[in-house]
Amino acid sequence: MNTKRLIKAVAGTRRYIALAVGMQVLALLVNIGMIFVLADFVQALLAGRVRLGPVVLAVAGAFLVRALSQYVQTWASYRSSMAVKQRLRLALFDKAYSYGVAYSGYISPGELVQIGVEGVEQLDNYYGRFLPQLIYSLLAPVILFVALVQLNVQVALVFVAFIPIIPLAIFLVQKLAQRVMTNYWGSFIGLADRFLDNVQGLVTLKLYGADEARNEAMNKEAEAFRLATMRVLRMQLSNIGVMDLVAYGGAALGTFMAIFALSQGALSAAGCLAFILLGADFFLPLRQLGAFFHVAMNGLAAVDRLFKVLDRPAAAEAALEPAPAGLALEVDGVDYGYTADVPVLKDIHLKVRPHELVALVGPSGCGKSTLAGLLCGEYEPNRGIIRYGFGAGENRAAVLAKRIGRIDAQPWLFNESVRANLQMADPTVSEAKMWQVLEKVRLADRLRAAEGLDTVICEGGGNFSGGQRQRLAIARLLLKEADLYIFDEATSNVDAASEAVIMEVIKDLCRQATVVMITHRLQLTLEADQVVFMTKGRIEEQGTAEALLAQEGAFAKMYTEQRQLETYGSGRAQTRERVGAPIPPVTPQLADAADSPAEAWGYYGQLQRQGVM
Ligand SMILES: Nc1ncnc2c1ncn2[C@@H]1O[C@H](COP(=O)(O)OP(=O)(O)OP(=O)(O)O)[C@@H](O)[C@H]1O
Repeated sequence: MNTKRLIKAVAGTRRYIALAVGMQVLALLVNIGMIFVLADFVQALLAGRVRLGPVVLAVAGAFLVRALSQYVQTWASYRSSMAVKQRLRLALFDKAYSYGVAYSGYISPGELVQIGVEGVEQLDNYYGRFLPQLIYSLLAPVILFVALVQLNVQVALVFVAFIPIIPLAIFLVQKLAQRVMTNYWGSFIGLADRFLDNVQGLVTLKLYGADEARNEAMNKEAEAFRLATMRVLRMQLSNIGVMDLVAYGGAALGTFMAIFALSQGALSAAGCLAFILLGADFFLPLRQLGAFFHVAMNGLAAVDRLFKVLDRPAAAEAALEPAPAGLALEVDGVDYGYTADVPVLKDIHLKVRPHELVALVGPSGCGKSTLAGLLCGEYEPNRGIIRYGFGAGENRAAVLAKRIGRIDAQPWLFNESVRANLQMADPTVSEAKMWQVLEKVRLADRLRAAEGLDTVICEGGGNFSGGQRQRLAIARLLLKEADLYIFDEATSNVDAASEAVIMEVIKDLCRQATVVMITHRLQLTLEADQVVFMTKGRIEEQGTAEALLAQEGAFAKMYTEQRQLETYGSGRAQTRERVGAPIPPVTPQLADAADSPAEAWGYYGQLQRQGVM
């Protein structure tokens, strides 16, 4: 049960809760003392004796002690709820981090934000108010009973008899409330998820004129959330009414019994007054508990969700296996599907040597990005294994996050300075190193013309062009100094100049690391040491671009078709007659040496190996 788990979570904050309860008990004892003195004063007054001194002293003393106790109580409640909130938030984010880059597959970002912020905030009431009040409301009736039973047993028993009705009412409401609160939180998180999605896609919604329809749909969801909130409030208010009836009804009956005992001579006037004045204190702690309970229920429902997240299975924790000697990476018989019934990758075998540039290509949807995700540890193979040259490690997700650098077509730049964005990769990086990578991606001049490293990147990188954004993200990637870099369509949205810069960086990177490059631009595979051509989740062809083109299979066909389109698009109509044959980059050497495209490819390969091209 979550309540038990929550109480366990307060282990480190028990002293604050004990202090808060201790202060409440002290205030009660002082109150009892004051009322007894007051009752004696009235009794003496009735007997014609006036002794004002003790009364004034008792009232002043009680006032001071109660003020002090209230202050300490508030402080202790604050400290205990702060400590618990911090602990639960850390647990939640540790859980999310433990999934590494795959976290959103386990916890949606909307859920993480709602539970981590609003949900945990709600626990304030549970720890800061409800828990101390729960303990106090169990102690207070016992203390009062012990104090009042000496005056009259029957009347004291009447007060006590009413006490269990309030917790019973609370228990019944808890049963009822659970469903209402679960609905409330379900509706809240659903709305938050949708809101985040719509805000992120606002430009798209505007472009398609779909914002009004979305607005309507959100309004409907917001209305459902309002109704869920109203149900919660209705339940809370009606329950407070029931508890008031029991509390004040009990106090009234106790008072009636005390007066009756006085009339029968079974109770002194002072005793009767003490019963009347302290009667409310029998019920008020429980009544207060009931009021806190409703607010705490909100926190409990949030915590239900929090524990559900914390209980989600940990990311598969297989130790990293080292790749065989001489290999930077080995994918051995890997199968993968996002769902059990739809296989996406089938029997993938791949060997990559250190410092190799591997081009992963194939038609859209063939599984290239999925394979990249598997290499990064974003997903786990259903079958087979991936071995890394950087060997074994304790925490697979953490090792992979540290040793692999990945970039896709739309990397995220933060709305901060260029410096802050670059420092994300290495907080200790020197200015000189930052400028060095910026030079490498040809952004140094552009930034010097602005405010250098302090140039602020607007939201979504709006003050940079698409190619510049991509190059800036690549500069950040370079600072990461990983062992394996994955470029997933990193050049797909950029101009030719940026593409050339990025390719230069990639080739340069191969001196220090291994690079897997996913691309649709088959022309770029000419730069790769190994081309892996995939179709429908399988590796269909594998080898150098030159060898694959020479074998005139599926890769060569796709390459040729793409080149045709490119040359057609650039108006080079004269090359159209060469349709059907692979077209290597035209250079003076090739133009002179080759009579046919196939022959040109042979020469191209030779020249590349000799370092001429
Ligand atoms: N998160 C996901 N959940 C379920 N199916 C997915 C998911 N991501 C991709 N797929 C499916 O897996 C298959 C392979 O997708 P993947 O993105 O790996 O292909 P790709 O070769 O990278 O495609 P593209 O070149 O268009 O980016 C596709 O059929 C795709 O619909």
